[in-house]
Amino acid sequence: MKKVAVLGAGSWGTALAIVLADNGHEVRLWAHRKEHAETINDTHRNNKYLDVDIPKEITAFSDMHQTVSGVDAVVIVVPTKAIREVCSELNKWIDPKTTVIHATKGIEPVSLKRVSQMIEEEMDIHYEDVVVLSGPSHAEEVALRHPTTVTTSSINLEKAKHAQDLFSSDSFRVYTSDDILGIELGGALKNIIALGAGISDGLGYGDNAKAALITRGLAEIARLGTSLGANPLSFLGLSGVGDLIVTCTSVHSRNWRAGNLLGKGNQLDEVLEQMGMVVEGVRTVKAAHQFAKDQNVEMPITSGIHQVIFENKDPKDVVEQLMNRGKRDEMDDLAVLLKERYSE
Ligand SMILES: NC(=O)C1=CN([C@@H]2O[C@H](COP(=O)(O)OP(=O)(O)OC[C@H]3O[C@@H](n4cnc5c(N)ncnc54)[C@H](O)[C@@H]3O)[C@@H](O)[C@H]2O)C=CC1
Ligand SMILES: O=C(CO)COP(=O)(O)O
Repeated sequence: MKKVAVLGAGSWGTALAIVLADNGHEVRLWAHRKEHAETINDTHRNNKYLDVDIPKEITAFSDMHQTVSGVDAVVIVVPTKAIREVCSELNKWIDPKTTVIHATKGIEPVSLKRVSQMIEEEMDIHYEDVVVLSGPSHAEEVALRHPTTVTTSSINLEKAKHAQDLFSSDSFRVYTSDDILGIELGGALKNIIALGAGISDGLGYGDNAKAALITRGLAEIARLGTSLGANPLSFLGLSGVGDLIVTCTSVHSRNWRAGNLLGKGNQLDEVLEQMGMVVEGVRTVKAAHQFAKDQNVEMPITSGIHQVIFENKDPKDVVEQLMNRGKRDEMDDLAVLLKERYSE
């Protein structure tokens, strides 16, 4: 039994805290508002974020020092835009030996940093030692103990294995990987495609369109990812195609739901207000659009979603534009990247 701190009492932080508590660990769940922590301790519920009873083994805190003192591992699960603020506070109190895991899916606009890079910048920790946990895993199903698979990834595989040991259970199967670049990019970029899948469904298009978005979305994610040095095989794994499938097809997905409302003609501001939970794809599409330009990589779906969200383009016109792009061979993407890598 270990002591583990989970920073972020939203839906994913709460679900991960439940997995850890079920495994017998002592879990401290940090909420950034004192009243939120008090409500969780008083009611053992977190109704705004997740409709589930919270085990008594989970105690909520709002004081960072108390939360992390003496813990073996810290799991950071706040939205990307809060990562720097939370990590700079965490850095004041954390013991350097503590394993640092994050489960946040995003890329910072402008700096184009991934979450592990932001953690390194805000804390006294080497990038090689940061672990990401990612994969097809909606909080709503994890909290019900439905079978779920994820990957923990770090350049330091011992750290990834430590995270694997903490989280693995009968209903939560954890694989490891040393390609943190590919695992983080897959988890962050699929949110953009999920927005697109929601927009498509909101416009009234069917399964053919959604399958096209998933498949061609995977191609452009892999194109950008490999241009940055990721292993192309990571995009065929849980944090690639796995997370694309779940986020593009599940009613639980915040990104799909936001896209769906946009496709039905709602304005971005009202959609985000209505959601009340983080929709990471909105900020990530900004970052990916910039990344594609900088890397000189074609990302037509990402560009189309950027046009709908930030350039006020009609989604139907964007679909027409995507359908009428220049003719090309299908196999000039992931298959070629894999062939190049494994042909020798
Ligand atoms: N919800 C899910 O099923 C999954 C979510 N994720 C990822 O986990 C991350 C967190 O997402 P959710 O838990 O869904 O979000 P959420 O919207 O349910 O909760 C976000 C939490 O962060 C807190 N927060 C907001 N701003 C903050 C700040 N400045 N400082 C500290 N805390 C702050 C909120 O109070 C709330 O407790 C995201 O990157 C998301 O993509 C990953 C896998 C599954
Ligand atoms: O990453 C997720 C599932 O793996 C959660 O996606 P949403 O934020 O779209 O709900």
